[in-house]
Amino acid sequence: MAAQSVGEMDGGNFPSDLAYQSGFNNHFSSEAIPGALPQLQNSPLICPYGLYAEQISGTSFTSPRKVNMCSWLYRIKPSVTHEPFRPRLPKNEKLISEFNASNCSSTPTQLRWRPAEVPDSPLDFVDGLYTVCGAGSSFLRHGFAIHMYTANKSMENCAFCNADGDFLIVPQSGRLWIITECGRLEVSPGEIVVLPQGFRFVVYLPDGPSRGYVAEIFGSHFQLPDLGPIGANGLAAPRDFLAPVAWFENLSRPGYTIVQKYGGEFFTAIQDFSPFNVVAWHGNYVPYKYDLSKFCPYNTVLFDHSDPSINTVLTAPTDKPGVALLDFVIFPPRWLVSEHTFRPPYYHRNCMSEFMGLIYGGYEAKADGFLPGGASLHNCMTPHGPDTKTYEATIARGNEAGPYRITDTMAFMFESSLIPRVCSWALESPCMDHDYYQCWIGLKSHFTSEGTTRDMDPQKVKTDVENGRQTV
Ligand SMILES: O=C(O)Cc1cc(O)ccc1O
Ligand SMILES: [Fe+2]
Repeated sequence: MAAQSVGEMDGGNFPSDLAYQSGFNNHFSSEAIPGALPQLQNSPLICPYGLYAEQISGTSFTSPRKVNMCSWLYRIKPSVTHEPFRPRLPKNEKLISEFNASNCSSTPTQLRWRPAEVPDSPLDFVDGLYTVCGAGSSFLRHGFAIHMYTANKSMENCAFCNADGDFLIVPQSGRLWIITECGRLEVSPGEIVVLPQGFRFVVYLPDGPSRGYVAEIFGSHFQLPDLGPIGANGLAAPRDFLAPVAWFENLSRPGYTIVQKYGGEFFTAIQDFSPFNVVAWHGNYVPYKYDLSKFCPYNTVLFDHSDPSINTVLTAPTDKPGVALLDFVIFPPRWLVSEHTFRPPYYHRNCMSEFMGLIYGGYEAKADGFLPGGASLHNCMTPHGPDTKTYEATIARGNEAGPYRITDTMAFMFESSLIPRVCSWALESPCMDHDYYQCWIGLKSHFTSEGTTRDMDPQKVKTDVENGRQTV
């Protein structure tokens, strides 16, 4: 196969018709040269084409079969062929993989951030990453981190490897061209990509300035949620998850750097060849992407508001049944049809902690202030819900709203049973919305011991609006 240089790829050579393999947690097989995959065994004395066999394990060797994850890579040179790892300078001071009172704060207050500007100075995906909040520890293999990134240039002469956990990347602006050891993925805003712990990858930015969100999980992997009474179909279909096909380059690359995130710190190791030298591979431990527009949402069809877990795309479990280390939930375009129901999200306090982002459009609970590329965090038991404007408009619309389609929107939530601490740079960020609490301050009491008041009666509110006595 003709090898393509990374420099050429920067010039726009990532093909628009990239091939993928479909399925979630399948045991895939892929070869860029026919016959490169050993047929009878994983570790032949001599592999086809003189390749090296190398296993990557994403679970302990002895994990039960139904959760066991590993892949076999057949490569031109093994990944061990490099100079020693050294701490990278300058450090990325804004990445954390172990959250404690000495490096970040905990706060029960409602937090919201405006979208961050992509800086003008050159910044690639790896250096553009910054942790917002998280809990637990990558060392103890239990926890998560939520990062965001702003970046404007492709990674050059280096590949990234995260030894700490799996990345679930949600691009909000700008496509990502990602080369992994298993092959290539193009990921656009509206799609997500999962890059499991340990895979080497490089991120190109064909659209220049880019921005997005990353959930990193320590010691767990994403699964499809059980469907329970929903039945065998619905939500994210396994076949819509796309894994790469084998792709390699046989390139000598003097001074090529592997940047390894290990315990939240960067280490670098120099090697003289491209790490994307895997000619064939097989296994179920693979990077994959998913297009959120393929999601088949579920919801109430008569009355009341379903909990957001109804639209879980992926879940990373803990050992406790039904208690997630991290759920990835979306709020996609959909019909709202429930009768005599307050349709926006209810007011609530939750033992789980909720980090939200917005990919495009608006969010049904917030009339203003929650913008694409922005974020909010409502920690364990922190009260939250629709802002005053949303509440008032909902009451004014009344029961006659009829079936209503929410369009052009894609919000999401990373929800965790662990309580995140927040990084100082996130709390001190110029994007922090210090007036967030104001969006609820205007919620007034409508209480009367005599029953429904005039301003709560949808029919009377409608008449008032028509007569100009009240604005909505
Ligand atoms: O707080 C939020 O906006 C997320 C959310 C949405 C919803 O429809 C119900 C509960 C919930 O936490
Ligand atoms: Fe919530």
